[in-house]
Amino acid sequence: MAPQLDSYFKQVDDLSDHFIERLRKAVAIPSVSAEDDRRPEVIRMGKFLASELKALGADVELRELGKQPHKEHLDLPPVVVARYGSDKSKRTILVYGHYDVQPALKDDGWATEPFDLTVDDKGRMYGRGSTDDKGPVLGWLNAIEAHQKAGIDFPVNLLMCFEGMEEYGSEGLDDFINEEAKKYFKDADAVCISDNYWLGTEKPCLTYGLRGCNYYSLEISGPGQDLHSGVFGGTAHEPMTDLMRVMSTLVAPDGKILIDGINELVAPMTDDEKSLYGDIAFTMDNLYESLGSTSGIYDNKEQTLMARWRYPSLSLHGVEGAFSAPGAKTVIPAKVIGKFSIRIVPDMEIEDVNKLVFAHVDKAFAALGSKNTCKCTLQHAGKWWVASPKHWNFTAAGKAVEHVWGVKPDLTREGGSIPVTLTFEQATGKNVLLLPMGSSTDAAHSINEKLDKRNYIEGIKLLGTYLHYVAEEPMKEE
Ligand SMILES: C[C@H](N)C(=O)N[C@@H](Cc1c[nH]cn1)C(=O)O
Ligand SMILES: [Zn+2]
Ligand SMILES: [Zn+2]
Repeated sequence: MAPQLDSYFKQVDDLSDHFIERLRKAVAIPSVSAEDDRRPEVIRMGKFLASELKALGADVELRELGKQPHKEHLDLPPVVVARYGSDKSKRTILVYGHYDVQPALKDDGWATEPFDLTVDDKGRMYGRGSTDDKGPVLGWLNAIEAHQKAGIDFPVNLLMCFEGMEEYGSEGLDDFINEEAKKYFKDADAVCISDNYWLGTEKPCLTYGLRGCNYYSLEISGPGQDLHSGVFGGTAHEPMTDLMRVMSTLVAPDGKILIDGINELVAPMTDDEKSLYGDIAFTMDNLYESLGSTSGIYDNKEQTLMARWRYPSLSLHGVEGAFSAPGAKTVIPAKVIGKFSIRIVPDMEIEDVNKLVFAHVDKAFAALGSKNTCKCTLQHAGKWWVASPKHWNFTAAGKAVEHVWGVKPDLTREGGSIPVTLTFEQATGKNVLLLPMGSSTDAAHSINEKLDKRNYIEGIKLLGTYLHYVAEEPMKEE
């Protein structure tokens, strides 16, 4: 395998400018799934991926998912499914990624145009979606192309599933995966997802767990329209005042969730689990570097990792309808919608969390004695996932990391959520591996999101090398 991999690596290096151009084209398509008026761009991005895949000789289909629930005027973006190779003597790996991105505006504080990939002198490639998840998705296409140009046999059959709604709760995808598990995906021997991040900037990892996410809207309304605060201030119950009060009852400044019963749903810590945290290559400086400040809640790595991986967290995200522009508008907003989410962990069930959240919000609002109305709803939800890393899929990935990066990877869990991971595992009955490309400083979801050129290029080598080791692993520990 070594000589083959050497020529594959050389080809990846030779094609690196071309691969960066491919990423530039992808980043230039503002495929923001959460913004209704960007939906045509999300669909355009799906078509771009499909045409790149076709040009590489893959069999590609765009599968429609119908209308978006609760927004029937919007078509859901298509799922791009593709097959590359159908040799019965080879293993088949199913890879998943997403081609939609989080919203981004230059005015949010970006140093560069978010949809214009900008490479600085340190090789940092800034752009929305660079690390989450366009770089990793293109990584699979680039691996195919480098094999072709190096004249090396592709080691496995590759099934691909790329969706366009991940950042909005993967609307419609669960049903699609369940439906296709025994059809389009039937040959899959294992699943690989590249859509999370290293813990630091130097040490690669393989990931076997994710938190889930319950995302809520909290709507408070009263007046028939926005009001002049000089004319009506002090005479009417104000929705923003109520909303701030209710939202402040959800979580304490030290991160403690204040909703009765939530913390009791969490699985107790075992001694075995406790012993895992000390060996992970992660320092408080790694945290401060990725935070961009020293405002961490805990002063030690163990508690920090536990807080990220195995305990729930509640974050307040924003308020729709509130005045947020620069200046000093003296308005009383008539309707405001607070957004918050809870990252859920073993053994928290989505429905149990909902019941506690709704009861808490009702009680907190009732205590205000306001004449406004309050409505709390679940916007979307995804379950947590924890799997066993003792499987040939992880063994192959571990060998590939050692080959490409020269170190054994850490085995990590992830604080973020990729809800379809569990769906793939349950629907196909196959092992799922998370194999990240980007690092902790990539600022996914934030301003100035980036992917380091080194992580992109070595990441392409890693994805290809993983497939070679997959082809060599004996079938065991299913
Ligand atoms: C880890 C992955 N790259 C990611 O960013 N997932 C999102 C998915 C999401 C969106 N709403 C709820 N979950 C995340 O963890 O926020
Ligand atoms: Zn994301
Ligand atoms: Zn992602």
